Amino acid sequence: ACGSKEEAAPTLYDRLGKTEGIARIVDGLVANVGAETAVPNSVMLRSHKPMLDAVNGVNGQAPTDPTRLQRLRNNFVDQLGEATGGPLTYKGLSMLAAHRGMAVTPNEFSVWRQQLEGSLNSNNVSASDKAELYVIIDNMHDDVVGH
Ligand code: HEM
Repeated sequence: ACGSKEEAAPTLYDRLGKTEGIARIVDGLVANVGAETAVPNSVMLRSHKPMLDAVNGVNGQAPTDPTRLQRLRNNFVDQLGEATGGPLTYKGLSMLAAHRGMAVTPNEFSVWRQQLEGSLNSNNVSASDKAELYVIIDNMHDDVVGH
């Protein structure tokens, strides 16, 4: 019936393809960030090096924290799944705590956001859904940058 829960307008979470769609977007972002950290003069290598070293190991040493990237990825899926109106629950650190000590610069944020844009485009997210997601993302800018 009109107004029943079944007929409620789809949330951004629904339109992004629910958990599966959000996971694809996050996996694309992770892949794009990983690729960017491998180019000469990478902008994001500086901030990501501690995590990459922990996951990959340094100088042939065993990784010290092999699942660290996987945990970040899963937390990011939960964070977006919650922030877009879905049933997921973010259990990670606050954005301020997660990025404290990294001194992320505005340019690093901008390049990170371009990697997200690439993933949203490869996943055929519409312009209006992208705009809605960027409101959520850009609201976190001041907690991520400059600490
Ligand atoms: C609004 C934009 C961003 C969001 C929503 C976001 C989200 C997250 C989340 C959910 C975590 C994991 C927290 C946890 O596991 O408790 C995290 C950690 C991290 N983020 Fe971001 N992030 C953003 C921007 C950036 C930028 C711009 C950079 C650097 C260029 C960055 C680099 C990192 C790194 C290196 C970690 C820590 C990984 C580790 O040491 O385990 N993030 N971020």
